Amino acid sequence: MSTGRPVVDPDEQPGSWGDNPIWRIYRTYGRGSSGYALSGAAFTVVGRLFGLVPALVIGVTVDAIFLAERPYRLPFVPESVVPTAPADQLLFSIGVLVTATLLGALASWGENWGWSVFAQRVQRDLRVDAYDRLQRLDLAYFSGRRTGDLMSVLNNDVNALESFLENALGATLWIVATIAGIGVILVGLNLPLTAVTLLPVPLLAAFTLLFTRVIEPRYLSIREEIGDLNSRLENNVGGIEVIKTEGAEAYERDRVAESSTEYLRATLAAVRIRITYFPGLSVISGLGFAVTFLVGGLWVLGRPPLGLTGTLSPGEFVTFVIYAQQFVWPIVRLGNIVDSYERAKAAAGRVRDVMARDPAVDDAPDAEPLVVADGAVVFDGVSFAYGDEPVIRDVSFAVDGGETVGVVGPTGAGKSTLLKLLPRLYDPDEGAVRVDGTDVREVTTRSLRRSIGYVSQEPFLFFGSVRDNVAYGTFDASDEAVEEAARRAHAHEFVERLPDGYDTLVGERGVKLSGGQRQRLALARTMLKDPAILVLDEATSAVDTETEAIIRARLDEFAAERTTFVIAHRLSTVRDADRVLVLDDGRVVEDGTHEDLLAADGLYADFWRVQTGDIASLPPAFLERALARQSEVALGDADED
Ligand SMILES: Nc1ncnc2c1ncn2[C@@H]1O[C@H](COP(=O)(O)OP(=O)(O)OP(=O)(O)O)[C@@H](O)[C@H]1O
Repeated sequence: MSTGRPVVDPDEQPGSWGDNPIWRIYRTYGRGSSGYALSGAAFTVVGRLFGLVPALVIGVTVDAIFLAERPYRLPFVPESVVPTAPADQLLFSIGVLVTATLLGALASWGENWGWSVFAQRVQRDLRVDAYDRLQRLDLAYFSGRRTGDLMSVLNNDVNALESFLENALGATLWIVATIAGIGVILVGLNLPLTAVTLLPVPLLAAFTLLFTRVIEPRYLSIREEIGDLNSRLENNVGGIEVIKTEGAEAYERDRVAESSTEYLRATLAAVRIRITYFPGLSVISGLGFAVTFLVGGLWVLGRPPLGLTGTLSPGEFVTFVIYAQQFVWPIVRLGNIVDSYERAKAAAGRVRDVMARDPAVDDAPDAEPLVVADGAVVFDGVSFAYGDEPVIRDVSFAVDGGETVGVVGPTGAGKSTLLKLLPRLYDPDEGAVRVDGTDVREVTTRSLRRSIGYVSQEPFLFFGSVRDNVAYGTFDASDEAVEEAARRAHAHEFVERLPDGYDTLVGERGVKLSGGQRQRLALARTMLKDPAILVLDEATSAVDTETEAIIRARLDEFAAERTTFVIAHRLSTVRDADRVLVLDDGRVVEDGTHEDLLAADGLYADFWRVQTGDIASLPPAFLERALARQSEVALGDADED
């Protein structure tokens, strides 16, 4: 199946990502945009060469025009074009300076354009791919993680990488070009003095290495703290209603303050190191500059130190001093690059963690699309646990195509979990789930999920119109089909009364609708999808009994044509089912029609008595069993905390 993924190197399997995630990301996502990077690089070098011209021209001007120590000569400039009169030579120098400045400015434009487009494209491809991989991960991954943390990977971390790619690669080249260009010119002018000028470079490299070692863990903890803070903010905005109804504003303010303080602390720990590093660089390069000044100055005065011989003209000295000064900037920039590299590495590591994870539920390499003929469903010796404690224990049953099966049982018995195994939201630890005799793990998840309509108790609506939400998943549905599905789900009646009908915006997560209205839109969505197998997980629990009766009458028609599972607490919802499975503590304890189960006088019959108000005739053991069960559920919950 095509993932629509951009430029991925086939050798670049995420699991094989090495120690340097930035390099891997660059290789995987940068190749398709390397033309922009190359033009950025070319302009960087050209711009740098133009930047070196002024110091050279000034030195030559001093020696040739002001001191008349040597003839006016510039590299790459034929003698024939240089004027002979000193005043003309001065004008010529100024002309060269202005031209170099203008061309340098043009090159800088090209440099920034190339690198920016490159970085932005990498950022886009990386974000889309990271999102795509994230959404393919199994539900267990998401339940174990906080939304804000994942958002921070997709936003902050991807942005940190972009900023590194946009600035740092160009800057690195800029430094290399500067040092190489200056080095070549200086060596041509005076080799021994060049050695003196370059003296601080190894010292700076050692200092920088030390810095990276110390700062790395601190940047990592900053990225983690940002994730924490985002999670808290995201969670609070999502739960704003509870915060208000519980009057918990002060409590939440303190918790946000706590996370912000942790973030502040982590940031300051890194800032302390960073602000020591930069002045440290300046001191080393400043001292180096002073040494060059001292050695060169004495040399011009005719007293070269350190056993040096030969002469140094004042103009050459000026060129040296200016270039030595120009070393300071690349080196300060080097600091920035190293700093931004360390940040980007921490960010890339987090992006890689998401990308390198294999989904627990994935298509088998030879998976074929599922074609449902009959719609028969078999659970064969199925067991499943979210953690250590099994939630589904050795469940086996077979359902014929077209049957309607009620699934009931006490809260926490595992009803929802059992049916989430059917569309492979999770895979069983033992046993197999089969549709028309084929194990669901052998077919593509896309075809499987297209064949199964799953309506949950708390359906999610996306920000958008009623129409968009009903057509979600069946994106090419016509307006008529959307309306027809809404009629079948008994939603059309209320949608028509909304201010803009099917164009009404439902608000984020559907907050502008009631719980029952949201459920009806979710039902309509599933009816439009027209799946071969239907799972209704408390799908009508939020509507009143009268509305439920209307929906059921319409649903019966829909359900008659397909295999249907109905999870319900209200037993009236399932009494007409072909068959009812009673689940208790992860096991099917009863299986039969409503009448069979009443006659069996077991758990189902007890539930029925509770719901029909016949509590007096409940066996005394029922309440004891119920209490014991509930405390087990409570204990189970506490264990998970
Ligand atoms: N994502 C999850 N991660 C860990 N445990 C879970 C998860 N979802 C459910 N559980 C646990 O699995 C058990 C069964 O839950 P499930 O939702 O399947 O029960 P249920 O019978 O549908 O309950 P209810 O009738 O209350 O909806 C419960 O103990 C629950 O705490």
